[in-house]
Amino acid sequence: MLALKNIKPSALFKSVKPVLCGSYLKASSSYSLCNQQRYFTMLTETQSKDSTQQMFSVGRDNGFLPRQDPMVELPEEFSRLEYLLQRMPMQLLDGTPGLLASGQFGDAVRDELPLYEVDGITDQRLLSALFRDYTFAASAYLLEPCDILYRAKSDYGLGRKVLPMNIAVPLWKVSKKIHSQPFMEYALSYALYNYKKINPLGGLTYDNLALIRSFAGSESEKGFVLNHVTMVSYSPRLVRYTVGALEAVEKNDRAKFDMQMTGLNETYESINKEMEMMWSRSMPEDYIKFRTFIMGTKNQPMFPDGVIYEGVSDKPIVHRGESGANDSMVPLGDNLLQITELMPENPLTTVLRDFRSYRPTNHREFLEYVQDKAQKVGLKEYALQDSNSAAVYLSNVDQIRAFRHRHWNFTKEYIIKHTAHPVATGGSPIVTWLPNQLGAVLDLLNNISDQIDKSKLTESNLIRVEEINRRAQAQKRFLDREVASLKTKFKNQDRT
Ligand code: HEM
Repeated sequence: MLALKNIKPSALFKSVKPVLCGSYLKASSSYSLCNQQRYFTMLTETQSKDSTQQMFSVGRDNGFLPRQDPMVELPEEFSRLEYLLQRMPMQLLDGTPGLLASGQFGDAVRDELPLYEVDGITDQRLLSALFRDYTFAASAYLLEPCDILYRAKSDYGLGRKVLPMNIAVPLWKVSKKIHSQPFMEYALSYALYNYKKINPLGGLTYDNLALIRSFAGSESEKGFVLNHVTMVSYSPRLVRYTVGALEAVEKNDRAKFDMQMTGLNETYESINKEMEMMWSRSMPEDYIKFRTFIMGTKNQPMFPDGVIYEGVSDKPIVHRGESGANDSMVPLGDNLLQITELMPENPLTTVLRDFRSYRPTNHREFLEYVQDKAQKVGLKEYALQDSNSAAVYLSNVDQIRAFRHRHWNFTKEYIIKHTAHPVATGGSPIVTWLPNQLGAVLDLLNNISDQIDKSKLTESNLIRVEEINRRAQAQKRFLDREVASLKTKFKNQDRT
């Protein structure tokens, strides 16, 4: 069972009565959430011994994290792959340079890595570890020349065009088995399946975590990756409050609705506080040194013709790179609070939807379930019918703003200050895409604040609403000016 921070014993789920369609069905280790046509089965236990089911299944105890802690080392039969990956990072654990430092990883792949057979594997924990490890090998192999050139000339040049069959074939097969795209991904590879607990009985706190795989092997890469994990360690609470809020609207239970939304707000506050730790755990000037390896092959100048997966197909393919955009916590808030449907219809929003397909299938299904259900029960409308519920709803939207605002600051400090490359790792245009969503959230805050009848607010809610409104207006003015100025420096910012 995962150790969770500050979780109050939840009466929420226990109080849910099993009702047929329209609400929740209770099974022994899972709940089936039902929305007329759409069902979602959520875990009530992490089933920490069962390796027959997929590792990423949304649950009330594990949230968006895997059900079981990731497998750290591959079994003996894959020892050559394990050995290769242990020698891969620029800097090894003992401080000596690894294969990527001297640009020898590609040769080592060709000389040392057998074409492993994976057809008979059904153990999901092993499949997830193999997926993580083959995607690390694939990205290191494809992007190694870009890294070498970037270190010398601050130019990425071109990546390798062909992924050799000793990586491509098993990667392809494993990805089919776990229903993912055959490329490095946020949850399944780089971030959420890449942590190990130093003390296995301890919690998911930063001091108790280490990385399994890395490209740079630096403290900053560790801090970057593990800060995502510590933030996602709060996701069980997000999942619980989300389900509770939807149920409260459906039952027209306003007291419960306000309670769930308050819990949700506090949880997003904790997540945002944890996010702030990034500044001290990962140095802005170091990000560019490992970022090369998490770039994708879609909408990236390094792969103008895509990549051929040798032994799989002669047709080149492209994939978006690893990105926090594939994390599920903010999309959850977007869908629950019905922000997603208010995003402007433009090519940038199309990219947002595309990002939402790069995640574990079960996460995607849960997000889609929440989006449908929130629309069906009219969560936003329900919140706005009561001024004080509206204030709590507004506070939650403001937490999504706080995330996106801090995140935009990260992007300026960790990326834009250090490189003129116009595209982010996921393939989105660097100075327009994030502001597209931040701008939409700021507009929504201003719009909702105007609709709230202030005379009916409690004193503290009045202060809260006015503060949120003032800040949103100021940030929107500033953001518009900032993006207009940045667009003069970065070209092709409408290309997606
Ligand atoms: C140094 C820290 C970070 C930097 C430089 C950074 C950079 C970026 C960039 C450039 C994008 C644009 C998408 C793309 O990759 O093409 C993005 C998207 C995103 N990242 Fe990060 N990121 C950082 C930390 C985080 C953290 C800690 C999270 C937490 C889960 C996160 C979650 C997200 C989300 C949710 C999006 C989509 C944004 C939206 O929907 O508006 N990022 N990130």
